[in-house]
Amino acid sequence: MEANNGQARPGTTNGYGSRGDDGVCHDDSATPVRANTVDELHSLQRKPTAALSSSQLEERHKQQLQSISASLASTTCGIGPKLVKGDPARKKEMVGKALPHHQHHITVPTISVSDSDLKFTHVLYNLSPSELYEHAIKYEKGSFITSSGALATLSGAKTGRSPRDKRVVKDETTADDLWWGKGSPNIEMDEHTFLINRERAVDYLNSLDKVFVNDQFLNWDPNNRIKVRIISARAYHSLFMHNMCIRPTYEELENFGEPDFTIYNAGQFPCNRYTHYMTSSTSIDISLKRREMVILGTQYAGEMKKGLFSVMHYLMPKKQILSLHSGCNMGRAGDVALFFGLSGTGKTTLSTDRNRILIGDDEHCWSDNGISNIEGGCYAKCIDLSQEKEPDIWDAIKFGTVLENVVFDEHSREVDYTEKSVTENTRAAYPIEYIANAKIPCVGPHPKNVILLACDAFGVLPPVSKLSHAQTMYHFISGYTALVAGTEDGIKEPQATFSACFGAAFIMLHPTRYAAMLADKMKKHGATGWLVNTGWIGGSYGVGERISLAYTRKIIDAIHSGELLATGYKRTEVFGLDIPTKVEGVPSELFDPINTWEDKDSYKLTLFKLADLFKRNFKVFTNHKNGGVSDLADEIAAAGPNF
Ligand SMILES: Nc1ncnc2c1ncn2[C@@H]1O[C@H](COP(=O)(O)OP(=O)(O)O)[C@@H](O)[C@H]1O
Ligand SMILES: C=C(OP(=O)(O)O)C(=O)O
Ligand SMILES: [Ca+2]
Ligand SMILES: [Mn+2]
Repeated sequence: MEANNGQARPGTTNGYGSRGDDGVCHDDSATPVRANTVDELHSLQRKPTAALSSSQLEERHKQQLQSISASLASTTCGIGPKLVKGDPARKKEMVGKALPHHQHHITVPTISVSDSDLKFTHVLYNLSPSELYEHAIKYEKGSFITSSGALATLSGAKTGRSPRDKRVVKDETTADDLWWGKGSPNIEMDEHTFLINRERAVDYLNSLDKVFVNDQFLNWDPNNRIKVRIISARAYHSLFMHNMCIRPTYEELENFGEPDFTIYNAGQFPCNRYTHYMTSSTSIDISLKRREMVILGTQYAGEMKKGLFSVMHYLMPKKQILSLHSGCNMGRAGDVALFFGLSGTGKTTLSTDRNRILIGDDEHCWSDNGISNIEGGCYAKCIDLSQEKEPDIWDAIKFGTVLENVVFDEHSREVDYTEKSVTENTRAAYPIEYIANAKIPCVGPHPKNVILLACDAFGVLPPVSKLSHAQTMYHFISGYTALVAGTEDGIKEPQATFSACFGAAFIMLHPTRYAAMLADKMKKHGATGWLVNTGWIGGSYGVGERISLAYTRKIIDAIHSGELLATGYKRTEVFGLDIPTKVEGVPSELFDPINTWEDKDSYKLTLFKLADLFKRNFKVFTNHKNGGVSDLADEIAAAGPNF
């Protein structure tokens, strides 16, 4: 209200607050927030999530804590640590302040000694991405929020898998069942040594004042779902597995019960080099009998993902379900394609396709019901990632996504995906629903096309070949590819390698066991096999160049559409591969590698060199009879290179 000549009269307001005789504004007109202190205001901000009444909730929490305590129990004394739920930092905030009436007074257990018998460990149970962001930003140096909202993290000294430090317990349950010896990824350990490392990991985790616990699932096929529990010491690990495993609903969590498999991730803590079987201060140990995995001396989150994959490679075949290191997508007409390949060959890139529905990017099961994704998320390489080349993966890098070892602008926090100064194996881990055309639940009918991806560093394999049934088995068992830089410790440039089933690092049984199941399923469901080279053309690595992704996508489109089944073929020398004469949008001269090599003699030499490598590698399989492929063995061996 206007006072005379615009001046507010004492004690009145002119819309800008009242002015006293001293002319100073004494604005107390707005109603104050309903809190008497700042602390009280803060306590109003977050309300309990309880969908249940407090007594039900308390009962459920108690059961969960008992189960988690049992998981963290040393095998020597059988009882587990004293646990309390919630963030220790928050407990300190709550103590001694006037609590709002609706909150019980929480007695904060004093964490006075590191002795795990006397102290409490705080359990941060299935936290949300927001809560995990806050823990990472607050406590984990090297954690930042990027301009697109993703959480950038560092995995420490290890930025790739450490296959040489992986151990599997050889005991009465695994001695005869698993693939051991030459070529096998399974390096043995005895149970006692497993327990020594388990004790070390459990002692480390129990010495902390908080641990993260994720109770989640693997395998979207409801009839063959596995319950997993991941106990870790880093918010980054908890968020990574939140994204990569299947996220339970509130009700599923309520009835979760006991896990089928448990991971103890004490990655920041080294193993004891004096311990038997150790090859470094890193050890990733799996006991199938105890259904436990221990991680010491590496913080690379991919170890958890791949460790669980190995477990599925053991559990699923026991149920006549074929576990596969493959991407998978489905056309609008319901045609399912599998993309097998070792790390960096293109499973994630090629299964993520704007014109198709994504079922999964890396790990699947093929059962009598069809295909199901094992995981709840995708783990994409993001070196040289661009919005133009891979728009869907680009768009998936947003709030909730974990970015491993990327480099970003210190001010704008914009990520430079070309940067390799930390590692070339930079990664993005995101929930599968971050991909617009993801199929939820991640299940589909039986595959129509089985595409084997080889990143050929020699540059002599055709960009695409249609395979006979026997050739499909031959190349599946051979698993030829080039390990690209960074994926595994010590790989600095593409290295020609043979990785059985396109994922030998993870399989538990002899490759011919998986090949026998694949042969059977492909025959039963009329699937066609293809070999696609996503590697070099026009010369080997260093001379030629990697085939453009655009051309590979055109080739894959032609496989999906059936165009490639209808086109003409010619057979190549040595490998005897059927190569198409044309594909829409791809220069025809590319299909026969000899056309793209300047020096034809050098091409022939290199072709024979690779063929010889194939022959030498396959020898280890021809004299292997169990696994049910013995009748196929001769036919398969004959499907390799002839020279
Ligand atoms: N012709 C190509 N086909 C597939 N991927 C390619 C091609 N050329 C380059 N790439 C790159 O190779 C990498 C493949 O990584 P990714 O799909 O994550 O492999 P995987 O899932 O098999 O580990 C991506 O960075 C992709 O951009
Ligand atoms: C993380 C991995 O998966 P990929 O590289 O196949 O995506 C890996 O193989 O280590
Ligand atoms: Ca991948
Ligand atoms: Mn993989």
